Amino acid sequence: MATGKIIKALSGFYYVFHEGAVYQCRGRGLFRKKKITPLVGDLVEFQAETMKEGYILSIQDRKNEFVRPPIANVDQALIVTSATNPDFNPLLLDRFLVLIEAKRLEPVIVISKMDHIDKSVAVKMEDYRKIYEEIGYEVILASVYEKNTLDQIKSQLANRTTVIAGQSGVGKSSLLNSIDPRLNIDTDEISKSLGRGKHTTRHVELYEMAGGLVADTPGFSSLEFGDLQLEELSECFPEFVQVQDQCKFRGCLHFKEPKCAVKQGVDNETISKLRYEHYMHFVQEIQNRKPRY
Ligand SMILES: Nc1nc2c(ncn2[C@@H]2O[C@H](COP(=O)(O)OP(=O)(O)OP(=O)(O)O)[C@@H](O)[C@H]2O)c(=O)[nH]1
Ligand SMILES: [Zn+2]
Repeated sequence: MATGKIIKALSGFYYVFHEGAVYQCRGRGLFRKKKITPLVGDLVEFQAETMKEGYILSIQDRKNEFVRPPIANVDQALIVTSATNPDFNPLLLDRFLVLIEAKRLEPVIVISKMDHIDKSVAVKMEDYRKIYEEIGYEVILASVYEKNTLDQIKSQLANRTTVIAGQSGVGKSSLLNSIDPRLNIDTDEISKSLGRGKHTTRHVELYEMAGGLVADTPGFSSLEFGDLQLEELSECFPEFVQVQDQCKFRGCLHFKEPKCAVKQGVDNETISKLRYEHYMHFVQEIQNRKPRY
């Protein structure tokens, strides 16, 4: 018996990665009876006579699990946003950050296409870098044409399971292909070869990259906050969490309450005003959300 990680699930087979090799396995009949579905990302105990005749015996407890894409045990999300084409959008970046924090994932921020901007935009990007680094986030200013920036991304991938997030056209596939030219990831091609449309496919596969595993399907198909509550929203801003004990009221939501440490932080510029404005934007969005029954 050995322990491995499921990196692909297709047509009733699970592909288990173990010490550099991949074993084609089936689940135990018992799983179906108990309605247990192994997920990509699962750590499993398995037994294999040959590379193509394995059996998954048991699944280890999951650290987390996601429905879209269907994947378990994700460590971090690499949020790719571009400095240009499309223009850098800090509101969208904060939206991704909230979604990732809400899932208790570690975010890494990549600002791509740094080779394609003029000096004034580069200065702006450095300012943004400061804002996010001060919160404690890892920020990488990258370009597919600058190897050292790709190396910085690589070092974040090692020994972890990563999902990539980011809007269309920011350069997600370009970055992954530049980091590992063997991959040649093109979601379009993958979907076509499976005979399904790009948007309907729910297939997900983990690729070995830079000593870690990366999901080929972009994470977070929806940018909606779903059922996120206001109390949870403020927990998704680490710089608010850091000072919230100093708010006068317990459970302070940092908008109407007096003697609020977050609002004071904005006033004396220890908390970014832009981040606070985005927080308020999301507060309104959640307050205006239609109740679902
Ligand atoms: N100048 C420059 N262009 C880049 C860089 N990275 C990507 N691009 C270009 O940006 C465009 C979009 O890149 P993709 O890698 O397809 O973006 P994506 O995020 O994977 O897009 P989707 O597949 O739609 O989600 C392509 O024309 C790339 O050549 C970069 O670092 N510098
Ligand atoms: Zn407060």
